[in-house]
Amino acid sequence: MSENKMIKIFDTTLRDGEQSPGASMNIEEKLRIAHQLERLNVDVIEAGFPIASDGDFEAVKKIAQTIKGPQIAGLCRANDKDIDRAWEALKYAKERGRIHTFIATSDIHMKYKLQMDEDQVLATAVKAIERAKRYTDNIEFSAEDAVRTRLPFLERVVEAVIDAGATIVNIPDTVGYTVPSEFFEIIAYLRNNVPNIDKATISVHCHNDLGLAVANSLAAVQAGAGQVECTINGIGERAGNCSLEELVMTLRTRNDVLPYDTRVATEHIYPTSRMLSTITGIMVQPNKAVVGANAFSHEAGIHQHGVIMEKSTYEIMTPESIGLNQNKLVLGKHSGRHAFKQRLEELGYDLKKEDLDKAFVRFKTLADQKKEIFDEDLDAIIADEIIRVPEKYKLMQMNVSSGSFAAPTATIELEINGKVKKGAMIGAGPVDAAFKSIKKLTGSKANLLAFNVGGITGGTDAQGECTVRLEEGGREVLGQGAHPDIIVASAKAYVNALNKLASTMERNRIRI
Ligand SMILES: CC(=O)SCCNC(=O)CCNC(=O)[C@H](O)C(C)(C)COP(=O)(O)OP(=O)(O)OC[C@H]1O[C@@H](n2cnc3c(N)ncnc32)[C@H](O)[C@@H]1OP(=O)(O)O
Ligand SMILES: CC(C)C(=O)C(=O)O
Ligand SMILES: [Mg+2]
Repeated sequence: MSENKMIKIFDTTLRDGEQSPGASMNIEEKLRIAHQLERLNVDVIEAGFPIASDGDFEAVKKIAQTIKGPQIAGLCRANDKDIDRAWEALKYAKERGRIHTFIATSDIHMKYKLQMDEDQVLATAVKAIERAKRYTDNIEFSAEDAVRTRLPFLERVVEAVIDAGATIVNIPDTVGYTVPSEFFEIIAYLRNNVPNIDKATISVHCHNDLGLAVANSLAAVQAGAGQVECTINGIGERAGNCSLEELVMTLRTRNDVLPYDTRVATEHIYPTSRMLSTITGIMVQPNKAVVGANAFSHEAGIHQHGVIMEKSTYEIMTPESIGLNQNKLVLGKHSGRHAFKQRLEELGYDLKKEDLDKAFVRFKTLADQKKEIFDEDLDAIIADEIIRVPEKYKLMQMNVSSGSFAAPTATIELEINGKVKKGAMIGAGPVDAAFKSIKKLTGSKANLLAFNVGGITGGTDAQGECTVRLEEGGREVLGQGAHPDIIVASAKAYVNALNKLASTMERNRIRI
């Protein structure tokens, strides 16, 4: 029997994923995701871009200090200042700390963005590796926009950076432009033509602009790539990155034709996906492969009949294999602390005692209002009670009157920096009145870009989950709020977004 090849999973949710509009996370949020990625057993966690801000530096440092299993990578441009700063944060992970440096190699990027020629880019790349070598042998180099790079030049760069000491060479499809057959050829070409290629692992990093990131990554694996860079839920710059759950579950489900393994503990996939959505407010579409709400639902009679007779008629993988536990304890108002704590732990939330107490009180309040508490309700409780940005503004109380007769009016009481303020406004509808009232009380100049309402679970007693996207001074944030009353959920989401804006402004106040 032939041995399957082991493919390394490099998770960049906390770096490229965080480059998704509105996905910025604070240190605590990044650390929470990092712990979950550790449970998921990825090989490498790219924790951030340390030169980008003091906040990102501290997040990478904290993750390097805390996370024990996976390697910890930090991204840096090909210059001394970025590399030194990256190592300053990564050094706490010792030999597990990976310096990931990059420079663009395509004609279009070199000409318009870097304003450098090929020789200058090659020399800069080699110099960067030499700088990184002062600190570690664990060095990854990325040729940004590799797919649109002239192959002979890409070949020269790859050979030169390996000679200089890079042990992982990443071939990104930065703009999601390639197709599987072409990408296969690029990776195969490098394997067959770069003389020292055996001294490094080939990595790939595919974007999803044409919806091909997973297919391209799989083609690269078949051509000999040993590491795939991906993100949870496929989040990332523009249309996102290769989705971790899709890639890993394809390799697992189709091992008959794809003889490759990963070390990912797939039963943590669903809780990780939910946790990321809860923290960033970026929900996955219902029909999303593997983790979408409908991925294991069967609506049509013929399908339902098939599944009743034998699940594998319409299910190519089991819900349990991704951690969708269907035999879980039912949580409701008669449930106790043990069952509550156990389910939270299964969902990846390892709470301190005081946080568990706070969440439990909120759980009981909700359980009085609705019959059954689902995992999604628990995520919302944790998001609301525990994973909160520092609260400059706090929603204390609100009252709304609306209907088809009287003008919708919202009276809001907020605590702002410890002082209570109260005000009322009329609006086109109750949500509009509530937002106007909050805006007036806080004096915010933020523009409302988007507002969405959804039910977290089914039924009229379900919690409403609202998201509010705000913009101010070029910064965009996404606020979330959950409550059985959707107007209250909307106001909470608006206040949460204002708190995120305030904390982002604070984080970016001192730029390097
Ligand atoms: C494909 C990718 O995903 S790459 C990663 C993208 N991620 C990010 O950019 C997020 C973090 N970035 C940041 O916080 C900021 O862009 C910083 C701190 C890195 C730099 O900020 P600024 O100094 O204000 O520069 P700005 O972002 O406007 O421009 C980028 C500069 O880096 C240069 N540059 C771009 N890539 C590289 C590189 N790989 N190596 C060296 N220099 C580079 C550009 O030519 C430009 O140089 P210039 O200032 O001399 O014109
Ligand atoms: C920095 C590199 C790896 C990147 O994110 C890209 O090219 O898309
Ligand atoms: Mg990228």
